[in-house]
Amino acid sequence: MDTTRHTKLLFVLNPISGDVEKDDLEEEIASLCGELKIKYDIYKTTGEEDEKKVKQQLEEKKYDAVYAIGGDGTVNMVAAALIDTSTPLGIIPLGSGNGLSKDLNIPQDTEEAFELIGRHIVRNIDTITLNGQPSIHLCDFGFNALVVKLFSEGETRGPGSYAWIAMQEYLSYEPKRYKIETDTENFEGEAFMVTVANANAFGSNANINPEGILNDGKFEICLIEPFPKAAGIGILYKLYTDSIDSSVYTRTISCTRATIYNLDGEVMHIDGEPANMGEMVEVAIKPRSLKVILPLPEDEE
Ligand SMILES: Nc1ncnc2c1ncn2[C@@H]1O[C@H](COP(=O)(O)OP(=O)(O)OP(=O)(O)O)[C@@H](O)[C@H]1O
Repeated sequence: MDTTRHTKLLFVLNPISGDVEKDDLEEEIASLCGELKIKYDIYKTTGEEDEKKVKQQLEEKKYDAVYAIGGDGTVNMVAAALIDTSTPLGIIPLGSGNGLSKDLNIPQDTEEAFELIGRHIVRNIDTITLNGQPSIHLCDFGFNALVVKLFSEGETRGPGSYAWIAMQEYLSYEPKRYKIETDTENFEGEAFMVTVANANAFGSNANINPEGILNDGKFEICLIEPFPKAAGIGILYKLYTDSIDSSVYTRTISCTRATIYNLDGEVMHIDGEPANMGEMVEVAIKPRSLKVILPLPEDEE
């Protein structure tokens, strides 16, 4: 466990994430860092070459930690710059879903999340790569990826528009074909969706991988196999009650490497950002490759 006091921070702030107004945040950061005598810089994302620019800034200046202020896409972009370094990632959840921060028990209230700056522990978590591109949270192919794509193309953000798109697409969605080879088990057939899970639940709180552990050196491939449309409500119920593993329509493969053949060229996303990887996707685990800032365990409060 590392509880080192940080004195120089970089905040990477996404001004558009989650449809959340962030005008007051800079004042809040100034006042908090002033109180704690912390020097800091703020990098505001533009949506263009942010990862490259954040990496450049990290090469030019030394920071004790980098806080991503935004949703899972912002967290993924900042994490990509920090994997395999000694600099930890902090998260101030201000996106539409904030899935990784929920899986890490980071407070969803902005002020409480900011309190982590002065009081936290640092732990290592696994990350995964898909054809070399990092994922920290959840990726998938199929129905949810289609919803993510349509959501990202739409003009409104926030959880309401995501749920609306999902409802509109559900009745007409047809399962797609996949071939999956892993170091533990293989699969070939159709699936409604195929999730590659480092973590547990989507930002919507739908828990696709209830048994997943973020630092066990493994990831899971969670399949929802074809099901009658009428079974959808039961599957949804299990997703929201942490019991999807008990559905007869699901299958979970726990492994350390996999090759996924996306035979119908279905859409996919990585940590909530649409991605295009071609038919063959190589997935590998990078055990304990990212340091993250977490709340103190309750017994140490
Ligand atoms: N200034 C900007 N203008 C337009 N788009 C931006 C800007 N800064 C970042 N982006 C885009 O924002 C997306 C990342 O958003 P992020 O995932 O953090 O929030 P979200 O989608 O609202 O939340 P979540 O992923 O939790 O659902 C990326 O696609 C990135 O390119």
